[in-house]
Amino acid sequence: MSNKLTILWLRQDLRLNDNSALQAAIEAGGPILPVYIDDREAMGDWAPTGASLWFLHRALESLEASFKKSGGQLFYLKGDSLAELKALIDSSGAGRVYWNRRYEGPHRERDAAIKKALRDAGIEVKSCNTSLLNEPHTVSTGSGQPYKVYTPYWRNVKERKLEPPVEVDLKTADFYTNKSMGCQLEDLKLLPDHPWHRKLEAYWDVSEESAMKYLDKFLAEPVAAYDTDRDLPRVAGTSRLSPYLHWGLIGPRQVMERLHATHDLREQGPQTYAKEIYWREFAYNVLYHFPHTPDAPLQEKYADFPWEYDKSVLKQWQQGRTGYPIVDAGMRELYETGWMHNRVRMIVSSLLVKHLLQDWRDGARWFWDTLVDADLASNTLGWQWSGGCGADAAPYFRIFNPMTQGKKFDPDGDYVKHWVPELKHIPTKFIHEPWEAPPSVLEQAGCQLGEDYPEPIIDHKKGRERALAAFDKVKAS
Ligand SMILES: Cc1cc2nc3c(=O)[nH]c(=O)nc-3n(C[C@H](O)[C@H](O)[C@H](O)COP(=O)(O)OP(=O)(O)OC[C@H]3O[C@@H](n4cnc5c(N)ncnc54)[C@H](O)[C@@H]3O)c2cc1C
Repeated sequence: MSNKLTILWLRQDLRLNDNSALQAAIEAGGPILPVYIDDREAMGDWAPTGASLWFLHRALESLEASFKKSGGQLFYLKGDSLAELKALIDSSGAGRVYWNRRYEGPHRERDAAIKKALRDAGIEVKSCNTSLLNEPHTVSTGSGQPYKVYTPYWRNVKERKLEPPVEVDLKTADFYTNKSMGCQLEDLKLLPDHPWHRKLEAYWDVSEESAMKYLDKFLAEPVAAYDTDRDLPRVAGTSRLSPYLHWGLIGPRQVMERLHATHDLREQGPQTYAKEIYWREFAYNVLYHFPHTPDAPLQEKYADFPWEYDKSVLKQWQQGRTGYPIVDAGMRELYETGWMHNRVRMIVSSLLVKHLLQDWRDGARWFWDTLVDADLASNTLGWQWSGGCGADAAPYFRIFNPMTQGKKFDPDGDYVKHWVPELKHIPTKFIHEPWEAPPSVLEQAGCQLGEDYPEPIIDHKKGRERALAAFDKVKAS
């Protein structure tokens, strides 16, 4: 224990509970200065943007209020992280800087450089884990290689002892305050200029408390049927915790502890839910070991895949006007709420990459702008899975049939009718393939194809054959 001031550098760990670096700072003794530095340049092309920045703004607002309640102050700075930390050390007289680790390539390099520079300057530096159950450098195959397939990864980690959430002793925390230091949250200009983000307000209650509330609500009932309901987009069968996990308003240790406390993990629903939490871990494992994958396929043979790069096709997909109802419903749900159901993410990405032969990176980029849970690890894994070119990916020749997927997972068409109101009077029999409906049925439903709702952007059979031909070329090369 010493009276030196500790800077607590917050990034994707925007919570007070179960925050390892915060507790370490409390235990170190002396006042704590929590700071968020807006350093989007450091992330280059993959800096947070769009919907994700809106979520970040709200998360910081809420965290600021939580610190205030505990007698603390959350400081904001903007600029290069090292330069800002050094200036802050000079102006506050801090002797320590603590943070929770990040795993994306640009962050790891930057954090290592900052650690060295600060230590060279005589500052005590400590980094902790608060966002994963098992950090990537702690998991490898028997021959010391990183896992590229989920099931053996899961087998390796599933029996490992889970760390409990860190008890943060806020009562003994002493906070540094200084009203004239740093800038205001508004000065970071995280909220997009486009008024689009205002819609998001209706769908998300952004705070550490609401994350816990959502978890409890999910564990009280939906988790029991998660194994089946998680595939039905019109059923509230998933936890919707992804943006909270991404920005660290809740951590996986907290989720797993509550899951174990309330359920027997031998039961199908809770076990499948735990496995999804480990899919997130697996995504971080892949990104950590293969940091180039947001921009290049893990499987190198796909590097020169003959994509079509058609801007008008990409736009129709983005706008939810492909003529495939389940796809359009998903794309509109995304633009309206900043979130899309996982099953539908798989369907829309498959259509873009396979039927439409558009580069998976263009799809990933659109998701990056529009998802509140945009996450470099999970987004990259998801898109490379759909593109058949990543870790544990769906083989390229396995091509989702959007009609079959729609009928299976949205059997009454409720999801489609909700998000694509042009189709709301189409009988269920035709809801996933309105072009099969006789003209009289379409007329009665008040829906003229090509006018009120588009014809399919590509014929399913043609799209499938074209995708397979492109794949054959890659296989042959
Ligand atoms: C093309 C594509 C892109 C995706 N992009 C993202 C993304 O940017 N950010 C993101 O968090 N997830 C992404 N996913 C994974 C998944 O769709 C979301 O995590 C999930 O829909 C979030 O909803 P939920 O919180 O209700 O999930 P739940 O079903 O309640 O699952 C609980 C948690 O487990 C994790 N999880 C669940 N499924 C997956 C998965 N397949 N991969 C990794 N983690 C998972 C998430 O953290 C999730 O919050 C993507 C999937 C695909 C197919």
